Amino acid sequence: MSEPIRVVVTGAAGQIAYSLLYMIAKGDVFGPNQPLILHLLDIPLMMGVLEGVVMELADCAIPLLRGVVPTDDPAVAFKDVSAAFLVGSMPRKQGMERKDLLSANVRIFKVQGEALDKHAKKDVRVLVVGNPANTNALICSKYAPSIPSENFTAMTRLDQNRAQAQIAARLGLPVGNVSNVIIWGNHSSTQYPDASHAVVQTDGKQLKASDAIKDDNWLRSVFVETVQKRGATVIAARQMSSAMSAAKAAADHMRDWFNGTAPGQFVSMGVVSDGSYGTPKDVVFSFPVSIKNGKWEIVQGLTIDDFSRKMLDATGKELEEEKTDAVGIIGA
Ligand SMILES: NC(=O)C1=CN([C@@H]2O[C@H](COP(=O)(O)OP(=O)(O)OC[C@H]3O[C@@H](n4cnc5c(N)ncnc54)[C@H](O)[C@@H]3O)[C@@H](O)[C@H]2O)C=CC1
Ligand SMILES: O=C([O-])CC(=O)C(=O)O
Repeated sequence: MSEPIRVVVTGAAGQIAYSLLYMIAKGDVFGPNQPLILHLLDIPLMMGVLEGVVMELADCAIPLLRGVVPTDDPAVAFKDVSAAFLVGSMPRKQGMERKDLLSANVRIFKVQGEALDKHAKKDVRVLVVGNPANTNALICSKYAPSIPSENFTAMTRLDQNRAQAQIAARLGLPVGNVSNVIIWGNHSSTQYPDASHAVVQTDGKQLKASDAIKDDNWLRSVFVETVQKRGATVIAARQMSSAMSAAKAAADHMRDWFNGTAPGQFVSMGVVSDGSYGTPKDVVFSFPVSIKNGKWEIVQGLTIDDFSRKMLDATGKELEEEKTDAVGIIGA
């Protein structure tokens, strides 16, 4: 067994963390041979609730979990961490867009960027879950200049998982038979779920998802809209935003980042854009990436048709607007 690593989860007394902490502690993310010490950050008001979470983690009796540090102090929470799940922030309510949360949440990511910069390991890998996740991740990275910007990512894995599930359901296949669906752009209703490069395993053969589905109109309309609006649909049903599926997606994202992707497989992550595929630079844009030795690379050379071009441009434009708004809020 290796030495324990330190992993921070913010918003540790909240809904998503309630599912996520168990997955991390039992080895779903860093593997069955990697002991860990969990740092749990929440706000002072939530310290009583957090104490209950700490009790439950102890009561899970998980051998890999070597310590738990509950705190309301970012300096303690981010000290020497190798991985950071930035969940803590306000969720949206019915009728809101995620960008409506910018004024409530973006300052949190400035403060946490500064704390990561001062206290975390320089190779810390950061996943921003709190909405609006892409722009929060960008701001966090800007306030942590001593940590490479490629170490800051935003979560679009839930959208990817939703998209895979929609295609699997349409074809009556197990969800594990669908891969390489792409989420481009913002984790918002302008995101572009793109199945044009997706593949499915069916009857022992690998097929393009579009050849198996044989309905391009569905793939460009119902499929896209269902995935774009899935978060809002869950809120309407549960009166609370997705939590179990968000926790699973956060675990998937970080597991793949640490462990890598299989040859030929790609996954979607919000990363600081280098302008690939004609997207705006210096916004956190979700791309298909492949991951090796802990480093992600944007998958290059995919065909972008006229429909895709329009979708990429629209979501890129929204990200540029969000960035301007965020800078305005922080400067105010
Ligand atoms: N990127 C994605 O795919 C998804 C993102 N989300 C977002 O994740 C965030 C958390 O959602 P839930 O866990 O359901 O919310 P929640 O309200 O149940 O929990 C949030 C927790 O964060 C804490 N918190 C607030 N400010 C904090 C700060 N400065 N430092 C540390 N903790 C702080 C709160 O006290 C609360 O305990 C929301 O912004 C939500 O919109 C949710 C689902 C999917
Ligand atoms: O919709 C929301 O506000 C929560 C979220 O990000 C999602 O479920 O995708």
